[in-house]
Amino acid sequence: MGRRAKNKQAPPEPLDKPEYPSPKKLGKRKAEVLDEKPRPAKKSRDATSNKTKNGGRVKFADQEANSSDGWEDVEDGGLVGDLDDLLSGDDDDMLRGPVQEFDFGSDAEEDAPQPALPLRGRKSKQSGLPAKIIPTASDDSSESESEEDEEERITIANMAAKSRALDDEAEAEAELDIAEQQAAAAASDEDEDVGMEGDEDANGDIDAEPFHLPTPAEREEEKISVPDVHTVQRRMRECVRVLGRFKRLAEKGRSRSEYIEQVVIDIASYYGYNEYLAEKLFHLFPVPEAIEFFEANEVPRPVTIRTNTLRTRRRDLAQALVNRGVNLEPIGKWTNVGLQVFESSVPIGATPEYLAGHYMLQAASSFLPVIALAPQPNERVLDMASAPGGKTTHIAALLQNTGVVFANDSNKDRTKSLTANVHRLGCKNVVVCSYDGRQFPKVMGGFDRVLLDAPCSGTGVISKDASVKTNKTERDFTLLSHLQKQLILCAIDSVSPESKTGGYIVYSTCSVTVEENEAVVDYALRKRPNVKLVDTGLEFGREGFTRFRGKAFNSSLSLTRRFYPHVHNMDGFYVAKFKVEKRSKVKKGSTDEGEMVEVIGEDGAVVENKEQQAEVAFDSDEDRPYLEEAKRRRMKAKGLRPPPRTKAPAVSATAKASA
Ligand SMILES: C[S@@+](CC[C@H](N)C(=O)[O-])C[C@H]1O[C@@H](n2cnc3c(N)ncnc32)[C@H](O)[C@@H]1O
Repeated sequence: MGRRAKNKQAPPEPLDKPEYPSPKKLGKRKAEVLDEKPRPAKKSRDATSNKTKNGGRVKFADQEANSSDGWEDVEDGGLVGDLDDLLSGDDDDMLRGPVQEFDFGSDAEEDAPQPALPLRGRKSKQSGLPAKIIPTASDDSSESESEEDEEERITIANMAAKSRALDDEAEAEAELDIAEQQAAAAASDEDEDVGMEGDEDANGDIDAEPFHLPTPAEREEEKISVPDVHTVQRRMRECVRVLGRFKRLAEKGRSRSEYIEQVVIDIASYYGYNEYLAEKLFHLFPVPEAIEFFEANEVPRPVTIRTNTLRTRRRDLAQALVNRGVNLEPIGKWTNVGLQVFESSVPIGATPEYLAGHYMLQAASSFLPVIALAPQPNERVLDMASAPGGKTTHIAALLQNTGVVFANDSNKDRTKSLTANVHRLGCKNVVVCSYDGRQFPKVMGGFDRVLLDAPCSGTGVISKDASVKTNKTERDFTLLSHLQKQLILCAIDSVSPESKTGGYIVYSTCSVTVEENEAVVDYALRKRPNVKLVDTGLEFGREGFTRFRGKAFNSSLSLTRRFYPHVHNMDGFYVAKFKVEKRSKVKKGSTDEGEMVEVIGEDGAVVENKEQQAEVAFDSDEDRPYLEEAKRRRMKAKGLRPPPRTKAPAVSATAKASA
């Protein structure tokens, strides 16, 4: 069916609110959300907005005292100002500030086609309001221009009338609030009743008959007919509901896994995924939340830009764009260079400011790895997989054009756009090169910091590239994970543990699958005993998994961070930061098995134990069983008889434990 759900997702939670919606409520609410209409934002008289000659709005949210948007707790030299502050020069420090990073860039960004612009009138499909990375109080503050004009023209003659009008308005708002509270209370009562007989279905009708989970035979039958979208939608909702209160609501004799199987089939069909990927993504979340995730993938993420501080300051850029009719706001307090574009009467990828390199079109999530990397002036940094350069140019800006950034990408074609961006943004400290990342550190090493923004499946950016839904197979995930493991070891080996200011690696992907993220990081920790995970320094994001579906990872994996579209209103992303401790010195020697390493432990003594030595080299044997298994399944799917399973080669004890 591959039908995209209608956009009825509720706005994401603000970052400073609890991230997890109550699963209890979601069970029904999210299913219902499929039909929910967004409520228009309430107006607020507290709002202040800078009206420009074009009517463009530049509003930096800390204008609103007592706002709940997180802007109010900006400290001196803080990371965010409202537009007033920006325009009046108050955030000079923040923009000049040292290497406090805070800006972002996306993988798709500069390489990607420019957003369909002009953006005039573009609204978030999620909320009916312009999409925001972090909802701010300013969401509620959109006084219309005419109202503002009216307010400006207060005279003695009309003052009394105006005052009465304001009182009426306040009263009406108070009534609205009461109505809202009552509606919320009613909704919550309703949620308590989830699963009761006589429940309403997705269309608001009272269920005529109780939900029946199709039998395997019925399911087969359905496969050859065209499933009805309403049936599928209702069944998803019902399965979620039953799974939420299984003992009470499940049909007699039917197992939990049967319901899960059905909901995965329906998700795949409704949202247009292959079943393999639908299942993989489904298992990342509690059941009701999984639906939220799939829903969020149907909604475009906000258009965001990163100020290039090598060329301009954010407030100057904001003012210049406002003067061109661009409606924008700062992204959030976690970045002092990001701006979110709500609408524009000019193509945002072709303004004079864009062409002059004053900004980069970048997804908000793309800022995160560079913020975590936190490069310091005069450092030597390697960006191992860098094209088209969103993160490279961000690193160059944080280095304030000092030091050097080696921007590598194995794909020569892609280095063209990388080079173009480096020039456009005025980065003078970047060297572009094109090696397979696995050739490092043989090509060069001794870096203060390395960013590995790894090639990945793109399961975090499905809203940008829907082809991921159907074109990613088990084999892709196996091969990618294998490549990522090889690359991460090379990234680690390229860092100098003697670095005075650094000694860090950041590993990131725009994917949400565990085998491309935690499994890779866990592998690196096992293979390189001289590295440890450290805090990413990112203010938000969910903790990485320490166990997942029977697999246990190093407990420090909780220091890594996951970002999700349905939680953070940004692309799905993963960020891990390592510190290289005393590097094990390696001496090459020859053995019958090929190249052997001699490991010198932290105490300076040679590690004699061969098993321990083997741990340090890349262990492709570890992935071999998975590669073979994937090949067998592929052959089976094609109707071929796979060869008998070979005995798995000796895998290290730790590897076995983690498998
Ligand atoms: C996620 S994208 C990088 C995006 C980039 N960091 C940015 O912010 O603009 C991954 C990149 O890895 C590159 N790549 C794939 N395999 C590689 C390898 N073995 N060595 C180096 N780069 C590789 C791809 O060409 C692709 O440009």
